[in-house]
Amino acid sequence: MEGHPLALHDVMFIPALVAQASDEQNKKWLRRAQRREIVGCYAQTELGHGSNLRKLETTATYDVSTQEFVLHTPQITSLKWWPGGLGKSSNYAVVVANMIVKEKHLGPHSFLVQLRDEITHQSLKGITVGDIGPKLSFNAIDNGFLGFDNYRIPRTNLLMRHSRVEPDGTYVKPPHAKINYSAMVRVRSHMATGQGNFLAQALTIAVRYSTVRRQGFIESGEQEVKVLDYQTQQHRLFPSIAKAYAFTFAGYETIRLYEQLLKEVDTGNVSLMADLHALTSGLKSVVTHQTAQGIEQARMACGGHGYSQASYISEIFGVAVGGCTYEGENMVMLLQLARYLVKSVEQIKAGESGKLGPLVAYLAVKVDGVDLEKGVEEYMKAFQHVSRLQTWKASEKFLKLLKSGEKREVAWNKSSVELTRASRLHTRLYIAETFKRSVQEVADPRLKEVLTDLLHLHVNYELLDMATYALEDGFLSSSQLDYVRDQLYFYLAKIRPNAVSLVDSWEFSDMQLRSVLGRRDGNVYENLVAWAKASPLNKTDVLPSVEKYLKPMMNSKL
Ligand SMILES: CC(C)(COP(=O)(O)OP(=O)(O)OC[C@H]1O[C@@H](n2cnc3c(N)ncnc32)[C@H](O)[C@@H]1OP(=O)(O)O)[C@@H](O)C(=O)NCCC(=O)NCCSC(=O)/C=C/CC(=O)O
Ligand SMILES: Cc1cc2nc3c(=O)[nH]c(=O)nc-3n(C[C@H](O)[C@H](O)[C@H](O)COP(=O)(O)OP(=O)(O)OC[C@H]3O[C@@H](n4cnc5c(N)ncnc54)[C@H](O)[C@@H]3O)c2cc1C
Repeated sequence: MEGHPLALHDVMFIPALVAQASDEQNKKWLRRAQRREIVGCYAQTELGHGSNLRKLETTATYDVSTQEFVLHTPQITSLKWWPGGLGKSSNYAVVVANMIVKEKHLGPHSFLVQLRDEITHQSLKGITVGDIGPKLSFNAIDNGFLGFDNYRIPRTNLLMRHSRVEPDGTYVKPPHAKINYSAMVRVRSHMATGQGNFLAQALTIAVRYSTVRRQGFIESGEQEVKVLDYQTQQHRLFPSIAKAYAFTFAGYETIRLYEQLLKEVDTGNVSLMADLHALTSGLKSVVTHQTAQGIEQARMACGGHGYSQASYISEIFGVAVGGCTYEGENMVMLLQLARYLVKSVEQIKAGESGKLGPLVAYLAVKVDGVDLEKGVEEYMKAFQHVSRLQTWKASEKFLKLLKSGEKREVAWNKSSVELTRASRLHTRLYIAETFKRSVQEVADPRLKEVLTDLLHLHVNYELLDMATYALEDGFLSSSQLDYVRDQLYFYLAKIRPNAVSLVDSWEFSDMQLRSVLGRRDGNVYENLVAWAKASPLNKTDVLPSVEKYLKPMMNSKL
């Protein structure tokens, strides 16, 4: 859970080679990387810049006389900073640098760069590399820094699947300006399943513990109740169980789309890139945020013992919450999706609704009202309505500011909170729709029934959470919202008997969970005592600090 020093080798280094190196280059590098003869990372972010890639300061200047690129970090803010596995483990990196050819700045490009000697592992001359120090979590990963002092690499180390620099310095442009960002899009495509998995781990711990923990009474009786029987506990945990499933289903879809994109890009078709970039930007942001919230609720649902490291939920939280920042800071990514949404509104206004992609076609179709009692499809229409309402509202605000003479960037900034709201609602619609489609496809009727209960819980919980938007224009009445509330409580109770099976079905082993509270055998109390006794402070009855500090203090006559 604390991460692995080679994680980025698999998560980004190899995928970057697969997506961006030419077949010829990969004959040399990919097999070696796959066999782990070389260990790599993805070095893009710098001390001074992470979000705004156009301002990366590391340069790769082409020297036509030697046919080499000269890598250089001209100032302290240019140091690569954060890449996982960079500090100590990797001997190679995919380095993203601003490429300069014939004095022309051609923007961020990826290069394969050797950092350390393959035998001695010592850093090479011209390279400064090290670890950036402890972090909130992920402390088994050596996130690192990296500087270049006019460090030379062969021209052929520019990853040349999509763009090239010929020996004479002729630049051959890629088919899409942002194709070099594909390693990030890949990880974002995988993040929904990864985060769903973190949420699932925390919920497994909290739900299992909630059936062991007895505290208080619902009705007066002999035995105190299992805390999972409290409606508030169910409300804290069950909607997140639904989300963990929903994120996983949404993630399967984005992974499939990324694989499709890779194939299409190889045939020169880059039409899916904008759609997938927008989709994954929104999805990574909503999923990481809701996952962090869900894990924190799971920790609180375990009361005092949740705060102990014995619960292990704090570590899961620390790792998962990193996802709100890495692979694109959440606000920045929500605003990327917002660009796509605003463009879609502009297309509709221009009478070009027919050109809209399938995920945004609903923005052009007004719905007057819904009959929620008819089922999930009506909920989807309500989700579409609130997303459309907010997308139009935010877009109109931006367009009005533009019309009033504000500069585009200023108008954008002044509309940005509203725009991020639109992006979240659009993404929550997407998650609900993929959840619905995935449940519809389940063949086993008993499994389908349980997952359908989760889906119902999800759509009621989500709609209630978005209620302000739906009430704003009178789309939903307060009696409809009462119905949604009743449904929510109905499904909490209905799911209760299946709650443990739902979390057990994720099949985390005790070794994976590392939680005293979440043990499969439920033997929590004996093991908490054993865990506490094993604490380093309990190795001796009297600590050296007693002689050193306590006694002088206790004996002092002051
Ligand atoms: C914020 C970004 C996307 C802005 O990029 P920039 O080049 O500055 O974009 P422009 O403003 O020039 O143009 C925007 C334009 O480009 C489209 N676009 C951007 N990205 C893509 C893409 N990947 N695919 C397709 N299209 C793309 C965008 O839609 C706009 O189109 P318009 O038609 O509206 O003009 C960029 O700076 C960015 O991605 N920033 C985030 C940086 C980031 O994610 N870093 C991750 C580093 S690796 C990491 O964190 C690893 C973590 C460890 C782990 O994963 O375990
Ligand atoms: C655990 C972890 C692992 C990482 N691993 C890697 C790795 O392997 N390789 C790598 O290259 N990098 C890695 N990173 C770096 C990561 O990708 C960046 O930190 C991330 O992209 C955010 O960029 P930043 O740090 O520059 O944040 P900043 O952009 O400085 O964000 C600060 C604040 O400014 C806001 N902001 C910035 N720009 C805008 C804007 N245009 N509009 C509105 N608000 C804005 C943000 O929303 C945020 O609130 C890792 C980071 C972490 C935490």
